[in-house]
Amino acid sequence: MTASPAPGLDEIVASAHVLSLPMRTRFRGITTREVLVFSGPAGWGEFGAFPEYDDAEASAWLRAGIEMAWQGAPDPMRDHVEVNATVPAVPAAEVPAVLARYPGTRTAKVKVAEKGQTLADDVARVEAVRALVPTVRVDANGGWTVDQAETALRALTENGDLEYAEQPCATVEELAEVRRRVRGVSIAADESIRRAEDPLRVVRAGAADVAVVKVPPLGGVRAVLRLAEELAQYGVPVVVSSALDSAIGMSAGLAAAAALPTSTACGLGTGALFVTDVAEPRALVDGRLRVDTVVPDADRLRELAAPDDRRAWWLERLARCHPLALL
Ligand SMILES: O=C(O)CCC(=O)C1=CC=C[C@@H](O)[C@@H]1C(=O)O
Ligand SMILES: [Mg+2]
Repeated sequence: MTASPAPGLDEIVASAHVLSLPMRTRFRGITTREVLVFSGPAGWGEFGAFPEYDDAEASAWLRAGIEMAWQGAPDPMRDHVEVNATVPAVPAAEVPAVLARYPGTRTAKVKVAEKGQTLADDVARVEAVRALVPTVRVDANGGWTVDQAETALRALTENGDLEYAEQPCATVEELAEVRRRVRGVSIAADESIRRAEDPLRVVRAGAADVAVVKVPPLGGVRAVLRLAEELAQYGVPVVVSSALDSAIGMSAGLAAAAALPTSTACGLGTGALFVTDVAEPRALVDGRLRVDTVVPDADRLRELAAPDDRRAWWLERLARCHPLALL
């Protein structure tokens, strides 16, 4: 598809909807996900940078949304992608109900190191997942010190393997140290890639075995594909994951996963965390999602409309980020 010229702010605002999506369970500290969606000549795009992000960081998310709406997705190599179940930091007893929303998935990513919880909570949750799903990853969102990570990863691998531990600690140096100390567990970088000035630094520092890549913070599908090529030169595979996107934003993650030379279980099943989405939820069949784009449902756009003050907040943010996104 030929790219259309970059849109003016007024063109984006003309079709913009600010939505407030209720979530089934608290995830990364929120129970409502706000996003701004808009349409262009190639389809729908999403601007959903988390509210606490500053404009410089948020503008990459807008660039990704504009890419999908004005340029569309690159050619896919496959029409379905495998996803992992995403298990929030719930009590172990709730694990079966969470996993029931991910029929056929053979990999689960389990949140650990949640503030206010203990290592015993993490171990119990991971064991409950292991009883039902063969391959388990954990994500600590940088919540451990190096010593805590070492203790936790040993405890979490006492009764079974972990495919990898995602962002066990906050800094690149800490990740490298954990990787040295805990030889049996692969280390994946997430925040050290999506929130870094230089996403390759973590790999050059020998601090990651796997790279978790998300389309919105990296500025688009094509940017993710370019980064994946560079990472491949270091022998580091990527796992495409969502940024807690609505069904519209998820189209971009699916497009990236579909355009990569190889694809392992992606973190793109987070639509299951929403009570309602902007379109009919994509069906998860045998642990796989179909690669497609969606058009939002008019009734849902009305029902999910954010309150006026939040709409105003997002439109002001859009206006500030627009010139930065087009740089
Ligand atoms: O990777 C997945 O299974 C789902 C996506 C996911 O976990 C995340 C999405 C958005 C924000 C993040 O806090 C979180 C992550 O840290 O990977
Ligand atoms: Mg993560």
